Amino acid sequence: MSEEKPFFNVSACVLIDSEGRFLMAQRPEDKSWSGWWEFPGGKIEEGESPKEAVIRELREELGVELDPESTYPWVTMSYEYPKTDVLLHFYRCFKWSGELRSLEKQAFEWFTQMPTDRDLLPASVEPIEWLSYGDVYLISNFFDSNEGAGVGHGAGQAPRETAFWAKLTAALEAGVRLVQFREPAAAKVLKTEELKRYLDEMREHCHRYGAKVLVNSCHPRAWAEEADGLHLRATDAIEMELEDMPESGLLAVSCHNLADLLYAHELGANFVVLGHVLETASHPDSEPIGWSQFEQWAAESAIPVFAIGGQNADTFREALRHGAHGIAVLRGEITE
Ligand SMILES: Nc1nc2c([nH]c(=O)n2[C@H]2C[C@H](O)[C@@H](COP(=O)(O)OP(=O)(O)OP(=O)(O)O)O2)c(=O)[nH]1
Repeated sequence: MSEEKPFFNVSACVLIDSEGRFLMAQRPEDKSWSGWWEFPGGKIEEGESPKEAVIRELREELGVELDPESTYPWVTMSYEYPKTDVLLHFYRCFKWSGELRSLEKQAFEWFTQMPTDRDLLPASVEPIEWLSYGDVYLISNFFDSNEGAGVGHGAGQAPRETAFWAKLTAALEAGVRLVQFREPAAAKVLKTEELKRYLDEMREHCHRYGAKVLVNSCHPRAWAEEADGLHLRATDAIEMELEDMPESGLLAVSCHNLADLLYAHELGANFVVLGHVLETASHPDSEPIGWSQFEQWAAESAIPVFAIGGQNADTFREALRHGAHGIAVLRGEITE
């Protein structure tokens, strides 16, 4: 007869400072997994919301008061340990008051990337990878991306001479770390080798900044394998079998509804793009889902969700408030 494992409902917080560093703490001696590093937080108490719990835990453990307005729901995921099951509600907080203090005699430290020299609680590893994605996913727009609209700007120009190149450079300088190559209109009229040159130059440019390039599934699959990952259109994801999935690299999926989102999880996606949330020039005839619907579906996701559709620097905070990891941007401007 199998014994039921204890279940813990837990809230944890990623404090992010003005330099973009994140805080981790070492579990104190009197707790399970003592000595292992985690995001500060703890068990949700009876009658408490996950957000109330995270605010209380950081007050108790580190002596800081999180600003509720700047404490955003991020990803909620379950994790099965050999002896316990946990449901982890992760938050990201960008503003708090008070000096960090070690109220449980725990060590804590700021990091900029995966701390490979520490023992990390297994369920903390993926969230650190998600942080490396950055919060803007830039989508290429060398040519007019409206399918059927022909190839307007960009045609006949070298990649570096295009308006998109300048936008890409500004985004990379501003810290964007994920870029998608997606040129459906050009794919129909340009010679394959000609279009590939745009991808190759873009990839080289992105790599200089440590940014990754995913290739949309409207392009040859070999391109994605050469790059850093594959971005599946929703229609391509539906037709995809598990055995056809790439063995390495990042996998992202465009989702328009909850079924798409859940299937993306089945396929093992690293993140999804959900929308379109607001009116957008690329889908003038279809109804946007709006923030409330976005939030409901995003809350079902155990991986990061980027909001897409009418997104720009002005909608960024709104997106975070509704549970987005960040925004996906095609025409919008990114200034920071
Ligand atoms: N705080 C936190 N807990 C995590 C993370 N990842 C992860 O698997 N957990 C697990 C470890 C524990 O089983 C559980 C958190 O419980 P806890 O023991 O820290 O809870 P608590 O602070 O309320 O402490 P107590 O009830 O034992 O006094 O969640 C994480 O990043 N942060």
